[in-house]
Amino acid sequence: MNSKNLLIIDDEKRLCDLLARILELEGYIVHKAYTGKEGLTLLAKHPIKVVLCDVKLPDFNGIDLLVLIKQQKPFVQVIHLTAYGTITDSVKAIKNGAYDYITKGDDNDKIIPLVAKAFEAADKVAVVQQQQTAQKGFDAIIGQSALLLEAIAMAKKVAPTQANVLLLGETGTGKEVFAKAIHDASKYKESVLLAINCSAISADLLESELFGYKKGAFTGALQDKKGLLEQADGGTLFLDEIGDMPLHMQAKILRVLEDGTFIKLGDLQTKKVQVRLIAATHKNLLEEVEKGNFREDLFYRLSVFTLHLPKLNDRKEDILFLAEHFIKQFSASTVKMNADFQQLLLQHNWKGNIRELKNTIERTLILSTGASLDSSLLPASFNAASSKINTNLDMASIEEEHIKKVLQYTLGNKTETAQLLGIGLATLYRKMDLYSIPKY
Ligand SMILES: Nc1ncnc2c1ncn2[C@@H]1O[C@H](COP(=O)(O)OP(=O)(O)OP(=O)(O)O)[C@@H](O)[C@H]1O
Repeated sequence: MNSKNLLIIDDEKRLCDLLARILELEGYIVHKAYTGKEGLTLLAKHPIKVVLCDVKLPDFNGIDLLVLIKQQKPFVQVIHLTAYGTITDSVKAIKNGAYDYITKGDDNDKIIPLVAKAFEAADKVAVVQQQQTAQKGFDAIIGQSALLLEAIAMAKKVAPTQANVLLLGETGTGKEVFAKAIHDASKYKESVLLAINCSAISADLLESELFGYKKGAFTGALQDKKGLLEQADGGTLFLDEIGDMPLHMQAKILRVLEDGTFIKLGDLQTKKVQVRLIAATHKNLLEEVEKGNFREDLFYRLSVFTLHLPKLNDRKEDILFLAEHFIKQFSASTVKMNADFQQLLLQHNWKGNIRELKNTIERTLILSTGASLDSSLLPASFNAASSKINTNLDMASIEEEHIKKVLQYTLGNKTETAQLLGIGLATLYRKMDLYSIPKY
């Protein structure tokens, strides 16, 4: 519980080593990885609570990696390391559940308190999660709206059959939750459910992870490796973001769907498996077929049983149920939502769907000190007056968010803020007026 294990993932070895030294001097146990894949392996092995992660890695982009880290260990807090010019990515990452971001190079004096705060946040979340028994299967799907109940009813019908399933829905609508529920209610439940995100890793890695390889198939293939298809034999394989799978691999997946066979990389023999495939995408696959990015035959084969997961904006009646569910999940005590807080949740444009709601509640609980949640705990973008600008990732809203963040760091010191932003004090005041940022 009191582990001070921290992971740095950065392909710039020099920076990685330097940060590690600084943090080791503070008493942290630092693990270092130079690729996303190495990072995920270390995360599985050690009791890591905080990850400092570059947003641009050779094998991953930081935002996808963040999702995988949170999937593996939901309480882990991720701080993104950004270079100048990638702040947009970082703002997006925070919307997706990153704890915070720092700009590389000039923020070393900010990093130590930030890491300490991230450890506190990780502990707060981890304690609560340990106290809870995770709900399984369809019980984990919260909501009462007609649209959701219809999707659940359809999923319950298909679950016990052998049919492959295609889940369609925007990001964060619960495609993975549905895949798990279908698996848990199927005859495949005695075996494993394995998942891979086709857009999160490079094409080469995806191919070797899925199909496996024979020793000597390529440089670095030092021994035979079983792919996920073989490992999931008798169980379920969840192919997330199948719309991003390269065309040549789509042909191989079609074959698996047709007769359960595939060939490992570097092998001459065909292998046969019995795997139920559940695929998901946020893309319009028919459009992708028309653009030539997705095979028509695979599309028809996959769409035999299609489930559409509704957007959160189309089932607003579920918002407060879900919010209460996440409050219980993240907080040991009974915390109540004030009416103004509830109203802002209902008015918000939930582009990130349930994931965004879950992250919002988690952040709010970390910030809250009392027994009730009020609207001041929500980010400025929730305020009705500014929601129009801020729900978009336009330059003005990014600038506004960034100025507010730096002001928070400097505890409202305008001179220091202007220096950190590299602008004059008068310009800072003008921008604060423009964005109606209070001058304390
Ligand atoms: N109906 C629901 N009830 C409770 N929690 C949910 C529900 N739907 C989604 N969630 C939670 O929201 C988060 C996002 O869900 P999930 O990962 O399944 O979405 P997704 O559609 O697969 O997203 P992506 O396309 O980005 O991979 C998860 O933490 C999940 O536990």
